Amino acid sequence: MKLNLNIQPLNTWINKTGIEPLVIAGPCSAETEDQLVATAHLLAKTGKISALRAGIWKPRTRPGEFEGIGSIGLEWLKRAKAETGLPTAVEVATAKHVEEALKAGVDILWVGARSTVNPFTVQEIADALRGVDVPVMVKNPVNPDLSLWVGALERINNAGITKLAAIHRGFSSYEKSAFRNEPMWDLAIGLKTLAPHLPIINDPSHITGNRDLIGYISQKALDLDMQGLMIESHIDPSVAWTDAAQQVTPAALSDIITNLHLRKPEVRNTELNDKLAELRNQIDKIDDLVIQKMAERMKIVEKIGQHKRDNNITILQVNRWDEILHKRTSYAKALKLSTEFTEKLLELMHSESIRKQTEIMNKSEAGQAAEKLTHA
Ligand SMILES: O=C(O)C(=O)C[C@]1(C(=O)O)C=C[C@@H](O)C=C1
Repeated sequence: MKLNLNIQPLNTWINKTGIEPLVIAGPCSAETEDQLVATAHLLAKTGKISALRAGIWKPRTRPGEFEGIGSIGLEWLKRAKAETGLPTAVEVATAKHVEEALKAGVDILWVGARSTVNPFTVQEIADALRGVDVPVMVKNPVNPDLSLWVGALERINNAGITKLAAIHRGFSSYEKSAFRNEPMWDLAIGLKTLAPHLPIINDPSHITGNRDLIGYISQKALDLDMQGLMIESHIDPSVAWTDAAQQVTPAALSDIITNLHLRKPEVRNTELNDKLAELRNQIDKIDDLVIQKMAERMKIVEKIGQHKRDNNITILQVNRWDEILHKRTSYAKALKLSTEFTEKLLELMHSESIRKQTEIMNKSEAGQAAEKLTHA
């Protein structure tokens, strides 16, 4: 399935001069006029930034925390833009935010992760955008649900917004990890697969929650062919009112960007492409074999399923499953495959076996008679 989004290329609305990589930067929150304008000047001076971001209205987990400076910050953004020439980007969460941001001449709007989870909120924002030609970026929802992300993009696109991008900021997870929000790269890859022309901007600040990991995640995002980065930058992160640990000074940001390796999705070199084609040819053959063997395995699983049904044996066989897990992972390890990968693969295979055998157990009498006839 492909997503039918009507979108314009990124370079028609941002980074028209083609600075690589595309970086949108600025403070997590606009705090004071001096803080915002001074940060913007330092960012502009690096020559590596394509737009200035700032949080004006901040959705916070608990009441009583700093909830953003509010509309006055839009005036400060106007001044920052006038003095530096940087286009501005702001998060909007209500129709009123949209109206105020547009009135203040904000160039790019984004829908935050806590809004993307709620189709009512997204629809309210989409309705407020109808008839307006403004770029909009949609962050992934807080929870790892690709359809919610897709749904939000569709709602905004259906409202007539064609200057559209997604922002990958990571997902909430119950499990403890080094990251503030788990990247779950597979979901971003899933979105890219559904909508290859939709630009995806990575937000390493919210993924890591830790400035020391921003370079690492930025590089990984670029290697996964994401089209840009949104990075929080504050003139003095140590005194930032929000998300102090993940903000970097404009100078530190400049260093992070300098150290990034830029790679292209493809090369125009016949010799290299021939080599690539030959290796891909080998992979095609192996993949076909893997699938063929999977199908053969599944046929045996089906036979075992019939045997279990006819003899009243449970589908799940813990001891056998445990034996398979241990034997296969140690064999795979000897062949230099990671245990995590092997376990995932085996678990996927096992749950498919269980699904198939459940189907067999639940087969009607008539279905069983037909099955016997085909095997006769
Ligand atoms: O050995 C069995 O009983 C099977 O049905 C096969 C199989 C498997 O896929 O390998 C499936 C389910 C059981 O829990 C254990 C193993």
